[in-house]
Amino acid sequence: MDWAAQYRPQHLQDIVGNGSAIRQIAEWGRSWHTGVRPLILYGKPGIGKTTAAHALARDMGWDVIELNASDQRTKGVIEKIAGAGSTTASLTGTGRRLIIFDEADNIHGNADRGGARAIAEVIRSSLQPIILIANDLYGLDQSIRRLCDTVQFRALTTKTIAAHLHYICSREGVDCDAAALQQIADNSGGDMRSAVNSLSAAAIGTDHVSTAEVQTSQKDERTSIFELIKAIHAGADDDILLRYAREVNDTPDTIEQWIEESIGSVKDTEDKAYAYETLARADRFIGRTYRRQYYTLWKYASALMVMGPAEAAGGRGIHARIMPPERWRKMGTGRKQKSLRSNIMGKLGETYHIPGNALREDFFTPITKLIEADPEVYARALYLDRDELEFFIGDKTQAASIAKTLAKERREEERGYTKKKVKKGQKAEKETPKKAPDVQPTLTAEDDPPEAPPAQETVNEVADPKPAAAPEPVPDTSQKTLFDGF
Ligand SMILES: Nc1ncnc2c1ncn2[C@@H]1O[C@H](COP(=O)(O)OP(=O)(O)OP(=O)(O)O)[C@@H](O)[C@H]1O
Repeated sequence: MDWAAQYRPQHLQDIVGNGSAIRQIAEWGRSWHTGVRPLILYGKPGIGKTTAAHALARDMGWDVIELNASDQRTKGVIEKIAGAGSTTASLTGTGRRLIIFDEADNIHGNADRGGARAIAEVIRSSLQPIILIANDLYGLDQSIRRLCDTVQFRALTTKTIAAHLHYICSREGVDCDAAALQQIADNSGGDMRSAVNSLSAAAIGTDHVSTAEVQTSQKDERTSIFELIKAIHAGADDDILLRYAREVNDTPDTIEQWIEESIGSVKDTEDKAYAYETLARADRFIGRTYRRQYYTLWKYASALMVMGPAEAAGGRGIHARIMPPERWRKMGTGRKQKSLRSNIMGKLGETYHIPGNALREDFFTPITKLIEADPEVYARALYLDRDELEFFIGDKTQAASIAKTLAKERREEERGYTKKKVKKGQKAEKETPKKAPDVQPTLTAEDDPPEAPPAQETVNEVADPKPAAAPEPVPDTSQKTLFDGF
């Protein structure tokens, strides 16, 4: 059993932290009678809400009926299970039964259509105590919220978490450095479940946990997508799959695409269809998550996308290389092609002064024909690079060889041009002293003023210490035609 389940507090008094919330729940339970408003326990995950509801039932000797989000919480199901349970006597006859609606902030969409109304109805007519559990109080339907009292659970302090981890270590006979426990507690974000899981990961195969083990295990904890896919196909237990899905450092939509890719290796058509069907359902949850910005739904998406395909794969393992989704490659190629095409259009339009539409509709084919007929000439004239040329001629090798020739040509041209530039610069430097005497001497008081001031141009030329710049090549502004290349 994993440590989080093993060390789940059984009684209210064993729950650490959130003292006032626990007192409020205990008091509510003690004084409960028909007609008392239900409680909504809300707060972030892993801090003891569900544990508290069950511990209360145990302390009070009540049976429990629990409906969580993985149950199809349609109106019919709620009325059948919770409704009947809430208005009849308990299994043990006289006792009470606590009705727990876990993840009550997730009653949306088709499966839960009418669910919120049904829960409100159950609350109104219930003869039994009811507790609802939610992460987000305002994710609960208003019609339900109005009928309940609320109990807030706060994130646990690192001190509380570290102390509880210390208790678990002592029960497990694991020697743990205080600094290591502190580190786990700090990283848990107030979530006890995550802290306990981190501790159990760090303690695997050792009876001494130091910060080194914590760091290594926290690195290892980031399950890779490959491990998740392997586990799905190997038929790992649901809780392991869910943990892996949580730990993989990708969003559920990305994980879903990896899983989709791996489904190709499921041989049986019916199994494959089932796997795709569960992925499609997961996809709907992902869509809702983004539409509503309600990230709790991610949990359901993750559960569906790992558990469905795992069932379909039937533990037969994956006998193919785990590959990134094919559609990513296609999308990448598509994007590249699109940007290539738009670059080419831009070049052609600018060079030949043809508007985009006309280019696409009337000129593109003839231009392609011309380029195919003499690729090198056009590649030179249009400065086409290898990919652009390949786009026209569809021959990778030829495009590469032409591009290489042209690149060489350009390098040589540049070298020649630089040489010319340097020569010219040297010439200019040599010539300068000749002109310099005209204006160069610094005037002193004794010198006769020059008869006439030197022309401004000459003064500037001499005052500028830089060698005369080589003339910039005059851009060819004349309009090009399609046949300029020849
Ligand atoms: N306050 C706590 N004291 C001791 N253990 C706790 C506490 N909170 C959480 N845990 C540990 O974490 C596990 C999960 O807690 P629980 O299911 O109650 O969290 P939750 O708040 O209901 O989370 P969720 O919203 O995800 O359902 C428990 O089994 C227990 O091991």
